[in-house]
Amino acid sequence: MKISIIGTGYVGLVTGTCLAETGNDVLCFDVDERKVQRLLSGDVPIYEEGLPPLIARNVLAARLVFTNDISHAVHHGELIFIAVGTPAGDDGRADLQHVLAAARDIGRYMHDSKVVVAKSTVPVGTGIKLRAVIEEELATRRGSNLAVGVHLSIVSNPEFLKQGTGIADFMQPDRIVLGSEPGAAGQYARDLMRRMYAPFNRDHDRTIHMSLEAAEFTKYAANAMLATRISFMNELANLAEKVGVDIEQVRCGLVADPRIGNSFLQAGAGYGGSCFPKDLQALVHTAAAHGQRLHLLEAVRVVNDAQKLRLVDKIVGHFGEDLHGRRFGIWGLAFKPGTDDMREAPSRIIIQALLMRGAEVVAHDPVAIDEARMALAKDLDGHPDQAARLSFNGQALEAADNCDALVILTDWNAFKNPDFDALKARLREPLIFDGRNLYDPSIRAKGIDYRAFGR
Ligand SMILES: NC(=O)c1ccc[n+]([C@@H]2O[C@H](COP(=O)([O-])OP(=O)(O)OC[C@H]3O[C@@H](n4cnc5c(N)ncnc54)[C@H](O)[C@@H]3O)[C@@H](O)[C@H]2O)c1
Ligand SMILES: O=c1ccn([C@@H]2O[C@H](COP(=O)(O)OP(=O)(O)O[C@H]3O[C@H](CO)[C@@H](O)[C@H](O)[C@H]3O)[C@@H](O)[C@H]2O)c(=O)[nH]1
Repeated sequence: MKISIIGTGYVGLVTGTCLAETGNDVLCFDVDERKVQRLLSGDVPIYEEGLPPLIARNVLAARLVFTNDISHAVHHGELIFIAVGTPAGDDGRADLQHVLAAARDIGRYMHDSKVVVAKSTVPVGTGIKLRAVIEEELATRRGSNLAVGVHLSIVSNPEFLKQGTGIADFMQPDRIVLGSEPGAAGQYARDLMRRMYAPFNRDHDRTIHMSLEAAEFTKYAANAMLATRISFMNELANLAEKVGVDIEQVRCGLVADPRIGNSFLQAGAGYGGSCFPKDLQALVHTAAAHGQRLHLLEAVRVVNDAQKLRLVDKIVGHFGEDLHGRRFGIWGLAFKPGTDDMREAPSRIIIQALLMRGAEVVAHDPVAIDEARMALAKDLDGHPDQAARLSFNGQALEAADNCDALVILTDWNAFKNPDFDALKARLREPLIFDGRNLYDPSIRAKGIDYRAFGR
């Protein structure tokens, strides 16, 4: 099938590549010309595990093509996916400017029938807005007869992939949520989407059909539920610590109940990333616009904001408020393993809090150092004294050299089984603050002062 993707970020690039991999003829467009140039020259602008070879294979097979020509992209696809960003606006609402700009471009250049699929996470009612914007553009061209016989269908097909495991999540989806319009437009779109998703549904059909609005809502509901589980567990971990209970033992006891399940109950330094924080805010904003408060989700956010600083509280509890002359090694900068994404990464808040108190910080991450350097340069703009006390080291053990403590902020596999003797030899004090609960507390028997969450 001929498919166009508008937006080649994490979602657009993974979606386009995986759809090319399943035999479609995919054309990807982005407004960021430098990004398109990098893709055309064989470079992959984001770090997503397994993505570069998959892109290379499909580019070689001419099933995956990149363009900075929007009219070409709109002409190409019978299905056009919108996968552009929907960041939080100043008041927390989802900023739809990129999604609506993409819709306007589609209306401006389409001259045959199209199914337009919203992959971006968008609030209830956006599908209707997309239709209105595209029709408005089409109407302005009616005079020139360009739009005669053109049919339009809008679909909401939210994406549930997680960064770091994006390819596997896309290729083996738990479910495919498909919101469509009533009537013939909806039927046409459902048939096309069924054909496109056939390779993903071979053993059983994972598609869940619903209204456009229900699909839009389902995406926010899923992220809100997952974020709630994390904040729930973080609050319990804080209590467990006070009453002398190991939260990991409690977690094992909890997850054995199939009604609870075993995912997204890992306590730590809080959730980050480009989705949970902004999507919770957007849902709270939608509720407010309808005169309702989402007390539970507001609390989820409050707990998470506080959780990012809990590790700093622990460090200050040990060394005191003034950290001048103290040096900390950081393992892990990305908001989660498997990605170089620094959006809303807890490491940014924690590093700034340490620098603000006078500490020196040596930061390490297996892949995110370049992104972290840029993100923290922005965060520390106007604080050259603090920026001067931050450095990066590509070697994990070297980052711990001569440090008063090691601070772990991302659960990369490479950090899970270190040589504790070598680490002890490098550190000024054998002290680890673990923001991801990576180790068994029995490492204390090796003479390591191990501080984790709820253990
Ligand atoms: N990152 C994830 O894990 C994830 C997962 C599921 C859903 N989502 C949702 O998918 C959407 C995209 O997220 P992302 O992380 O891929 O964003 P991203 O910021 O990585 O990429 C967005 C891309 O869209 C491009 N863009 C912006 N306006 C454009 C326009 N008018 N035309 C063409 N390109 C344009 C940008 O240049 C950028 O390359 C968001 O709504 C997000 O909430 C993200
Ligand atoms: O038990 C857990 C699980 C995750 N996290 C943290 O939560 C954040 C988000 O992690 P994850 O959900 O794995 O990554 P994302 O790529 O942000 O994926 C989420 O957001 C995407 C964008 O909407 C959705 O598509 C995914 O389904 C949803 O999991 C990270 O900071 C993790 O460290 C925890 O603290 N504890």
